[in-house]
Amino acid sequence: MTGVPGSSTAASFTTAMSLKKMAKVPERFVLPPSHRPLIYKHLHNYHSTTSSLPVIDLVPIHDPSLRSRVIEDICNACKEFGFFQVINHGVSPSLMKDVVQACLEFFNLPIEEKLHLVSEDVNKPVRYGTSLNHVKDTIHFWRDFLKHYSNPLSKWIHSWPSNPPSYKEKMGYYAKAMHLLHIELLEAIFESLGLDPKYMRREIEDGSQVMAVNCYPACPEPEKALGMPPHSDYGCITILLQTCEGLEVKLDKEDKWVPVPMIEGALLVHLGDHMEILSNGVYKSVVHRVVVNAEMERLSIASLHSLALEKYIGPAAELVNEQNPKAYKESSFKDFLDHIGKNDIMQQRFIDTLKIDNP
Ligand SMILES: O=C(O)CCC(=O)C(=O)O
Ligand SMILES: [Fe+2]
Repeated sequence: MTGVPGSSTAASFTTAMSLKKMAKVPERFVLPPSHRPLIYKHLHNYHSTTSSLPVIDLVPIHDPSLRSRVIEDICNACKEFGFFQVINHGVSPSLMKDVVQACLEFFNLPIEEKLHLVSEDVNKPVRYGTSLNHVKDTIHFWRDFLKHYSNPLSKWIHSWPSNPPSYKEKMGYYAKAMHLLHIELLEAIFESLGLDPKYMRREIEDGSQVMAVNCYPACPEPEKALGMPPHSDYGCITILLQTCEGLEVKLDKEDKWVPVPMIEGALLVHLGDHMEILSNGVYKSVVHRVVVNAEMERLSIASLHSLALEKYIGPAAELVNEQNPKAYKESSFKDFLDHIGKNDIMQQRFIDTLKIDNP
């Protein structure tokens, strides 16, 4: 193993800035041909492919006479895609702009300032990883990231980066806004499953929130590398902000990758493995990946919401019956962290280890 984070010196790390100047992708990022992304923009049907992804306006959800229509749209989006975008979600555009700015300032700091946060320990409450970081000695991905625990804020905010000086304040407001929005979205998703909207309310309020901030530098040969490999998120839902296109979702029915269009001000909602388990498979977690581009740096801020670390989640009793026997074993966020600590995420999704074979 070379370049193990923590044992490396500053000189052995590549910054986003120096990656930008490269004419070719270094060998360690080059994917085997079967794993390389198709750059859909070259295809004539690019627009028709992307426009089929659902966009949900959240304004009518607060109107009792219109709410059921939105719930139905959410139900269809969850069943068909495990993914949707939301607009008019109530999070202020200036807050979104400010948090993106603070994150960009963090990634643009000199590498020495970020190195003390580097770790491969997935249990660390704050972790920075660079593009030289590797997944189990296999393939490198074209991104830097910063991850930290965010709920409850009072417990974690002190451990977040102190540079740039505005980071804690801006990210603090944003993380709080995501926590509130996720409760509102879960209420709607539970309602769409026929469950009480307040289902597991206490556990959800006390749940775990991880912010994953991803920075993908412009890449000289985007067709040879990926920013993030195919995966599903482990929690109940993820709310994601993107600064430009790059995310692709996998449509199981057609076995193809669909680029998620950039809608100014929208937030993206992914169903995670815990929602697949809780719904007893009525909804599926969405498999997604990130492609990179040659023109510009991309930033995404993912707010990942699950139950607390040690709490177990299983199929809702209301959704298990003779026709729909229990299809998943109970599991916790901690089980997931143990799984990714020991396995190559490219090889097996955590959810696959939890399925029960019913005759
Ligand atoms: O950058 C993106 O659009 C996706 C990020 C993501 O999938 C994740 O952080 O789990
Ligand atoms: Fe993800």
